[in-house]
Amino acid sequence: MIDVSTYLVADLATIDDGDPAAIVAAAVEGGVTAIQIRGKHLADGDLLRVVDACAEAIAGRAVLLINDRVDVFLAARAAGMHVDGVHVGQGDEPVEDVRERVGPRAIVGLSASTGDEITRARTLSPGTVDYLGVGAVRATPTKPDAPEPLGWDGFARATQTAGALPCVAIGGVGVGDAADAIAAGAAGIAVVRAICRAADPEHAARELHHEWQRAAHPVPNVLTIAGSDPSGGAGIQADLKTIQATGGYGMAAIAALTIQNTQGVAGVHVPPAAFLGEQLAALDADVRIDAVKIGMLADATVIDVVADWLAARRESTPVVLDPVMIATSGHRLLDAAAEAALTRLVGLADVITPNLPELAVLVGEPEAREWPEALAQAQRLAARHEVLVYAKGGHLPGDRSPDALVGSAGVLAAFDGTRIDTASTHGTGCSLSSAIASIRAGDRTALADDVRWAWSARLAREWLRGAIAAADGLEVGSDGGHGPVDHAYALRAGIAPPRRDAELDAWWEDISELRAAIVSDSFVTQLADGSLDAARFAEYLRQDAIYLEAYAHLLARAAVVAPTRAERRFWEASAASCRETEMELHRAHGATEARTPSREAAAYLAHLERAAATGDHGVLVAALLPCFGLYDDIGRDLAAANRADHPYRDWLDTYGSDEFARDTRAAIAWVQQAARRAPGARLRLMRRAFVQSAEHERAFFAQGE
Ligand SMILES: Nc1ncnc2c1ncn2[C@@H]1O[C@H](COP(=O)(O)OP(=O)(O)O)[C@@H](O)[C@H]1O
Ligand SMILES: Cc1ncc(COP(=O)(O)O)c(N)n1
Ligand SMILES: [Mg+2]
Repeated sequence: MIDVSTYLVADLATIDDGDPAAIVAAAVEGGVTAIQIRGKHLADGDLLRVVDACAEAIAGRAVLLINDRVDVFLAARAAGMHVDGVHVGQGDEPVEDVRERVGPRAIVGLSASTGDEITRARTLSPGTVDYLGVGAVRATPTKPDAPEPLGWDGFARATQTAGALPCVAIGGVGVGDAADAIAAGAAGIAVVRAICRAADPEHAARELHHEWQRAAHPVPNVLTIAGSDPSGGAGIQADLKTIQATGGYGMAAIAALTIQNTQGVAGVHVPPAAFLGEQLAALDADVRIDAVKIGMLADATVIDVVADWLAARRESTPVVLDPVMIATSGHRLLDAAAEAALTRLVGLADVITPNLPELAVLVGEPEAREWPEALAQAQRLAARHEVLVYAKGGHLPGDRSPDALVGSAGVLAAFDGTRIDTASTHGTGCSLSSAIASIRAGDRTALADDVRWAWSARLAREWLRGAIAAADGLEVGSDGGHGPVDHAYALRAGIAPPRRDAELDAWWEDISELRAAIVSDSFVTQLADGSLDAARFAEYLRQDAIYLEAYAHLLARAAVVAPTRAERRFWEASAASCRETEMELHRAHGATEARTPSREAAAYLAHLERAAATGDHGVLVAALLPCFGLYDDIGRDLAAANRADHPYRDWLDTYGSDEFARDTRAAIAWVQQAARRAPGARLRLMRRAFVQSAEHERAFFAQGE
C-alpha cells in the first residue's frame, strides 16, 4: 500500500522562481512520503526536465507522481526516470482510461471532493485507483475555484464510503491538523504552500512528518508495579528505562525497596500496602493506562492489594506479570508465604514470565533440567490459569538461550539463540517483561490476541538481546557481580524503537528453508567442526575477499541514496568496516593470487549491481541485508563452535562478534523503515531482491562442493 501520510504537491506555479528539485530534495530529507509534481502551465518538454531533476533528487526515497499529464509520465518512464505514477482530477480523461495507459504497476491517484465522487471511485474495478485526494478541507488560495470546503466533519462523512481506498486530506491543511485528520479517517495530509513557500522546506516537512507520526503512533502509557533497585539495573529503574526505550511513557508505583547493587540484595523494606493501593487509585482516577507490568511484590499483603486493584478495573488492560521470587544473584525477593498469594495474581494476568525456578514453584513440580520439560510445565501452568506463559531458558546450562511463549495448547512461538557471553544479566527478567508490556501497548493492529502477544514477545526478546550484547560497554559495579544491561543501546546507535513489522518477518519466513539448508550444508558443518579442507577454505576466502570488495562499494552506494543523515552514516560505516575485513582477509590469505570471481560470486555480485541500478534505495538495502542477517545468524552458531585450537578460529570470531550483531540489527531496522515507506509494487521488488540475495548466499557457501 502506498504511503501518502505526508504528501507534498510541488506546484511549480507556487514555487515560481524557486528550484523545484531543491525543494523536493529538502522535503524528502524532512520525511515527506509522496510527492506530486504539478506544472499546469508548462509545456511537455519543460515539465519533463523538471520531473527528471526531481526524480534524481528523490532517488526513490518517496513516491513521485505527476499531476494530470499522463503523456509526460509515459515519456519520463520511457526515458528511465524514476517516476511512480500520476494523479488526475475528475475533469480530465476517465480514470479507467488513465489506468489502461499507465499499466497495472503505476500508481494512480484521483481527486474527489464529494461523497458521490468517492462512491463512484469505490465502485471502479479494483486496482483502478490507488488513493484519493479529498478536499478541500478548508478554503485555499491555490485553488480559488474549488467548491465549498468540507471541514473535518465533511471529510469524515464524504470518505465513509471509500472503503479500503486511502484518502489524503488536501486544501488548507498542515501542521496542527494530524490528530483531526486521523480522527476523520485520513491516510495522510497533502500540503502545497506550507512546504513550497517555506523559508526552510526541510524543517517544514519534518514538522509535518513528525506530527503525523506522533498522531498515528500515540505514545502508550505503561505502568510498572515493582520493587526499587537503587543500582538501576533491575526493578522499577530497569522497567522505566525499558518502557522508554521501547516507545512507551513509563509510570511506576513502588511496591518494595531493596538494598541492592550488582553483587546482590542485602535487605528489603516493604512500605505499607495500603499506601500502594492509594498510589494505584490516584493513577486510575487520572491517567489512561495502556498496559501494566508487575514485578517484585515482596509479600502476600502487597499481592492482595494489587490483585484487588486489577480485579476491580473496568478497562481490560494488557497485564504482564513477572513472578519475581528469586533475583539473578540468587536472593529471595518474595517471602515463602506469599507464593500461594501469587497464584491469584497469575489468574489476573495475560502473560507471565517465570524463569525456570519460578516456573517450577508455580506449577508445583521440581525444576526442569531440560528445555522440553520446561515447555511441558509451562503448558500445564497455562492451562491451569488460562494465561500465556513466556518460559525463559536463561538458567539452563549450555550455550543456547531458548525462550518460548506457551499457551494451553502448546508452544505459540519458540525463540532460540546462542547465549550471549557476559555476566551482565542483572535485570534481564525485569527488562524483558516490561518490554513485552510496552511493545504490546503500542501495537495498534487488530490481530488476534495470541498473535499480538507473540509479536510483542518476539520484538521484546530481540530488543533485550541487543541490550545484553551491549551490556559490557557500561561500567557499573565491581568485579564478581552481575552488571546491568544497556537499556539505551538503540538510542546510542540511532535505531528506532521496536514496533511490530509483519512485512520483514514474512521475508525471513521466505528464506527460513534457505537458512536451514546453509547451516546443514557441508561447508558450514565442516567449518564448524574444523574438518573443512584447507584448500576449499582458502578458495572460499579468496572469493569472499572479491565479494567484499564489491560489497563495500555497494554499501557506499546505499549511503549515497539513504534518506536520512543517520542512515547514511550507518551505511558509510558499514562500507568502511567491510573494507577493513576484506583487507584483513586479503592480507592473511594471499594478496598475490589472481582474483577471478567464481561463477557463484559473479552471479551474486551481478544481482546486487542490478539492485543498485534500479536507483531505488529500498531495493538496494533489501538486497544487501541477507549478507548481514545470514552471517549474523550462521556466524553466531559458528562462533559458538569456536575453540582455542580451532583451525579457523580468527574467521569464526569476526562474525560472532557483538559489533557485527549490533550492525545487523541496525541494518534490519533501516530496511524495515524503508519497507514501511515503500508502495506495494516497490515492496514486492524489495522482497524479491532480498530473497534472491539469500539464494545467492547459499550458492556462495556451497561453491566448490
Ligand atoms: N546470557 C544470555 N544471553 C542471551 N539471553 C539471555 C542471557 N541471559 C538471560 N537471557 C535472556 O534474558 C531473559 C531473562 O531470562 P532469565 O535469566 O531466565 O530470567 P530471570 O532474569 O528472571 O532470572 C530471557 O529472555 C533470557 O533468554
Ligand atoms: C527490585 C528488584 N526486582 C526484581 C529483581 C529481579 O532481577 P532479574 O530481572 O535479574 O531477575 C531484582 N533483582 N530487584
Ligand atoms: Mg527474574
